[in-house]
Amino acid sequence: MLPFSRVAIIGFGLIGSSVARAVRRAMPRVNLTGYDADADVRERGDTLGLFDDIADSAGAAVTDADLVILAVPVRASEAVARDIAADLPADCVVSDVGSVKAKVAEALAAHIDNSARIIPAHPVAGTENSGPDAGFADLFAGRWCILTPGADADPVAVERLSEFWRQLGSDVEIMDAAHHDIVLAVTSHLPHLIAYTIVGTASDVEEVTKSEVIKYSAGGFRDFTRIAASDPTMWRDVFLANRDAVLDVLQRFTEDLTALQRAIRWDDGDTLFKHFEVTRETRRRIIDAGQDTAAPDFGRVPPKESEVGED
Ligand SMILES: NC(=O)C1=CN([C@@H]2O[C@H](COP(=O)(O)OP(=O)(O)OC[C@H]3O[C@@H](n4cnc5c(N)ncnc54)[C@H](O)[C@@H]3O)[C@@H](O)[C@H]2O)C=CC1
Ligand SMILES: O=C(O)C(=O)Cc1ccc(O)cc1
Repeated sequence: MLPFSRVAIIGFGLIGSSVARAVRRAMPRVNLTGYDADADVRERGDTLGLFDDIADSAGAAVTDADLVILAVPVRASEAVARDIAADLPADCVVSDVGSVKAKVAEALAAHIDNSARIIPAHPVAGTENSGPDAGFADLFAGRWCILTPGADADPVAVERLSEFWRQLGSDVEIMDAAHHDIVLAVTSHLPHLIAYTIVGTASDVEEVTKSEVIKYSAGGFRDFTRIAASDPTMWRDVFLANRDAVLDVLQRFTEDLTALQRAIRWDDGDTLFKHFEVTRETRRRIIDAGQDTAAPDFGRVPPKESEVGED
C-alpha cells in the first residue's frame, strides 16, 4: 500500500534528488513533481529524468500533491512555505528534510494553515557533496529518519510519513523538535564546526610557517577536510537556525577542551589516559550497537565490498 501517490519535492540538490531517486526505485507508481529555484538545477533534473514533471514555480509544483517535501537550506524554508501556501491542496501533508527542526517547524506554521498536516522530518543521512548529480537512491537505506511532529499533528499523517520513509529503507524515530536540535547539535553540528575550524587553522599554520601541513596530513585530518568541504550555504543556515543549542554544546566542549589543555600543561598523564579510555569505550559501544560507519560521517552509506581498501 502506497502511503502517498503524488509527491512534490521543492529543492532537488543532494537530498531532494536522493529522495526522488529512492521513491522511483521503491515506489515506481508514485507521481513525482519537482521544483528548484535554480534554473540550471531544473534543467539538470530534466536531463537526469528525476521527475515526471518539473514545475516552473513552487506553487505550480504542489497543486495536486498529497505529500510536499521541502529539501532546501533550512533558512529558505520560510520563503518556500510562503510561496506554496495558497496552492496547497487541503489534505496535503507538508514535510521537509532540514538538519534543524524547531525553527523550520515555526517557519512552516507561520504560513501553512491546518498545522495538523505539518510533519517535519530529518533523514540523518548525507555526504559533503551537494547538487542533483550528488544524490543516490541508497542514501537513506539503514539510516535514521527522525520525525518531529508538533503536539497537534494528525497521527494518521505521522504514520503515513513514517511508512514513506520506511519504504525508502530508513529506520524511523519520533522525537520532540527541541530535543532533536540538542542531540544533533552534539552529534552533527559541533563536529562540523570543529572540522571547519581545524581545517582553517591548518591552512593558516601552513601559510604562517611556510610548511607543508596539508600535504602530510594523516587519516584523521583527511576526514576533517571531507566534512569541511560541506556546502557553505547549508551549514551557515544550520548554525544560525540552531544557534542556542550549538552555543550551549560549544560552551561545554570548550570547558572539556580546557580541562585537557590543563592536563597537558601540568603533565597530568592520568587525566589524559582516563579520558582517552572513556572515549575508546564510547567507540566500542557504537560498534557493538551496530552503528559503526567507516568514517565519522553520521549518515554515509558504508562502502560497497568492492570499494573497501580503496583510498
Ligand atoms: N547535505 C546533507 O548531508 C544533508 C542535508 N540535509 C538538509 O537537507 C536540506 C537540503 O540540503 P542539500 O540537499 O544537501 O542541499 P543542496 O545545496 O544540494 O540542495 C538545495 C537545493 O535547494 C535549492 N533552493 C534553495 N532555495 C530555494 C528556494 N527558495 N526554492 C526552491 N529551491 C531552493 C537550491 O537551488 C539547491 O538546488 C538542508 O535543509 C539540509 O540541512 C539533511 C540531511 C543531510
Ligand atoms: O557527510 C557527513 O559526514 C554528514 O554528517 C552528513 C550529514 C549532514 C547533515 C545532516 O543533517 C545529516 C548528515
